[in-house]
Amino acid sequence: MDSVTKRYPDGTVAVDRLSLEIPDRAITVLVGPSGCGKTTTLRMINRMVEPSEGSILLDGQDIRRQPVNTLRRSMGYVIQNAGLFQHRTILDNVATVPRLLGWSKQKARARAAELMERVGLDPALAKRYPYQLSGGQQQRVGVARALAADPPVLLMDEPFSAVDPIVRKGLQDELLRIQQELGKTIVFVTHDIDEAIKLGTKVAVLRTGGRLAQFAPPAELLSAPADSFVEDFLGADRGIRRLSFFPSAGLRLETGPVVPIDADAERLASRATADWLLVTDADGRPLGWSEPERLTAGSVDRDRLLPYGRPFVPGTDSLRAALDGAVLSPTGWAVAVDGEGHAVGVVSQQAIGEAIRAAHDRAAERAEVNAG
Ligand SMILES: Nc1ncnc2c1ncn2[C@@H]1O[C@H](COP(=O)(O)OP(=O)(O)OP(=O)(O)O)[C@@H](O)[C@H]1O
Repeated sequence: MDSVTKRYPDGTVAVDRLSLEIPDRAITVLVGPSGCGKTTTLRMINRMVEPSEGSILLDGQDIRRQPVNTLRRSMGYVIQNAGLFQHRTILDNVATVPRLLGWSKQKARARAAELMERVGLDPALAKRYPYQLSGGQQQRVGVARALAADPPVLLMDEPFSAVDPIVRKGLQDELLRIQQELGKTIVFVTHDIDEAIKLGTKVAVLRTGGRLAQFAPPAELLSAPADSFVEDFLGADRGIRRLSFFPSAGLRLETGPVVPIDADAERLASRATADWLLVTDADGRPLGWSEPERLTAGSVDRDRLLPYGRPFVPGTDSLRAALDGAVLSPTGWAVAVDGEGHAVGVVSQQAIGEAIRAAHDRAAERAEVNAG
């Protein structure tokens, strides 16, 4: 988008000289307070709204140079409440665009069935009508329908705003998975900054009057908000939230304090100087914490073990998850597990603190290199 302005006939300037280079095969989120011009911006991309000034290029071509129908076919469009056709079955809703493109009924329906599966919808829902689905299911149908003709671009306008937080999280996770699998170029509008940070490869923060406040990857927004508007919009706990972008893979795990419930007396004695021991079952899954002197070989009282909090998976989870595990643990040590839930070590709050400082230093160095 090159210096795009939209002035509505009544004089309202909804978007003001907006320039954005939207990356290919990534999720770009437009976020900002109500009325800041997000929807107007999105609709200018598929020409539901025409800019007053400036130009929009798609793969280097001015979008005004191709017929509007051709343009829209290359762009799936998903809106809040899904906007499904109420008198058509779910399968036929999803098959709408392929049918418009002249596919046979059979081929269009086969494609629709495939997409229902891709967005996590039970095939048994295919014959139902939209009113017979939950809000979250309808939203999935909306995504499937937008993907049906395999458009390279997806435009999504607050698609998950009308569902409860748990369903919303599921839809967000699904979108990230679909994006990874299909590599679509997605432009996603939301007023929810947490959603923007979770989904965005890059996030454009707009301020009222349709002006761009900052356009950056989420980790950079959190570490270096451009001004007080962006900082206020990001809200509290910026530092903690930023830890989600730091991997936990490099944490120094200690295995010494991990002992199986059937450990013999000799093994327990060798661990007697530790502050805390993490007791696991015979398979290596954590059971709880104990002070070493409370443990006697062969007769561990499981009820007297302290809860071990929320374990994290090194390499998969972030430093935020590791810190959370340590903060929730009564011993101040976080428990690390593998993908199957077997304990692979423990790590102290202090070690996590050191890893956080090191990650900050590395990020600052990278930012310096990029700036230089
Ligand atoms: N057809 C129109 N005619 C006049 N003004 C309009 C029109 N459509 C939108 N506006 C105004 O343009 C501004 C931007 O609206 P837009 O819907 O793009 O904002 P938004 O950021 O998507 O808002 P929200 O988060 O509340 O949906 C608002 O002040 C709105 O009132």
